[in-house]
Amino acid sequence: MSNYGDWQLGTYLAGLEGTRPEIPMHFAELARRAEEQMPPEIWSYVAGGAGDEHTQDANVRAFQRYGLMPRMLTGAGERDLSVEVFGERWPHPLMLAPVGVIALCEAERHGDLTTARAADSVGIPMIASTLMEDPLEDVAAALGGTTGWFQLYPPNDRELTESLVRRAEAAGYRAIVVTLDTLTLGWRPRDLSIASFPQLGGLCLANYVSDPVFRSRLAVPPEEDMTAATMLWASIFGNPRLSWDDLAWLRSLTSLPILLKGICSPDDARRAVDAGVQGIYCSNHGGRQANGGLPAIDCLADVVDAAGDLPVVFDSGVRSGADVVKALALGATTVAVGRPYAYGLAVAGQAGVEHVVRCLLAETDLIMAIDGYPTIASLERSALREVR
Ligand SMILES: Cc1cc2nc3c(=O)[nH]c(=O)nc-3n(C[C@H](O)[C@H](O)[C@H](O)COP(=O)(O)O)c2cc1C
Ligand SMILES: O=C(O)C(=O)c1ccccc1
Repeated sequence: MSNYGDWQLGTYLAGLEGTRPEIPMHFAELARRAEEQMPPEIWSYVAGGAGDEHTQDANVRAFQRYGLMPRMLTGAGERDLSVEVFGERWPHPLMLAPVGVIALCEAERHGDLTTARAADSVGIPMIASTLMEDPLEDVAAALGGTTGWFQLYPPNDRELTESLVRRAEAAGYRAIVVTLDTLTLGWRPRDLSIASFPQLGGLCLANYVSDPVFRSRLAVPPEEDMTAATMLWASIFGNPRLSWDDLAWLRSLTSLPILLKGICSPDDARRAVDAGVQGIYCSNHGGRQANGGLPAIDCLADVVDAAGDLPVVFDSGVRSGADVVKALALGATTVAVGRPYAYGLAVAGQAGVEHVVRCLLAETDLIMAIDGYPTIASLERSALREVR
């Protein structure tokens, strides 16, 4: 049984003896504090999105159009928020989304390791990005026994793709998340005006420079010529020709479950099922890739219906426990957050990530307690109404 409401009362009210928590409780305040902490170009990279950021904002606002129907006397005094994913039972339906450059949200630039330790400490699975400042093996070790999934940007080099997948499997990651919405980078005016992509400065390329196949493509080792390594990365990262026909090959690389990230269309969800993958990840990359799209939460229900028995992970715009509850009611198996924990890390390191996770879980749990939903299964779609 998970009663995070007790955690909230026990830790914050008793432990802090009536004082206010150091780390902000509201997302807007957390973001403001993160902006103060971070170098401006990193802040704008993390906080920014595609185009005029209309879709990024719409992702967040769209949650307000859904409301949960409260039900009384349903026996929700004790809740069970556990979910089953790929044969594992997790106590909570929350995950840390892959955030390349999470390393840079911390001054020491080891944010991947710090996030992994936080994930382990709160018992929340982490999805480790292809773009990390520490190699995937070290991040897996920092996760201890906690579930890690590896997010793959499949480069336009099959041998390198295979090497990354095999390394992830050997390191103990338990699923591969293939991101399909970033085969080409989006139009991001903030990055074009105030800074460039951190990767182009040679940052967060540890998984490439540590890779034997990547190294074999270079005349000189990255330690001696990082500029050449960075240029090689820039030439192999984009893979816009990847197609559904490549999925059988990707599927053949590993016995781990594969999820496809960036699915918003039910037709694509059906194609994913046909392609033999094990999970679907409904997301629009937090509005960072293509502006002018639908809010991701508005795509979720149809994707869930098309996904059949496959688990569906959701992210994009989740800022509160109320949002987590709504995504679960729309059928998500688990819900992930990106920027919220990046800001937590920037403000207070490992404790900041843990704080963000605990606050999300506490609010999720309390809403379910008050509104009478003792389990995730009890949160049926009919529990949500459109706000008129
Ligand atoms: C700074 C930043 C870097 C990201 N890098 C990756 C990445 O390397 N791989 C990936 O699949 N998604 C990446 N994402 C997208 C997240 O996984 C997730 O889809 C998104 O952040 C969810 O939206 P939210 O930030 O509104 O929670 C990144 C997001 C941010 C903010
Ligand atoms: O910033 C991102 O969202 C992201 O995923 C990415 C991936 C590769 C290069 C640059 C950005």
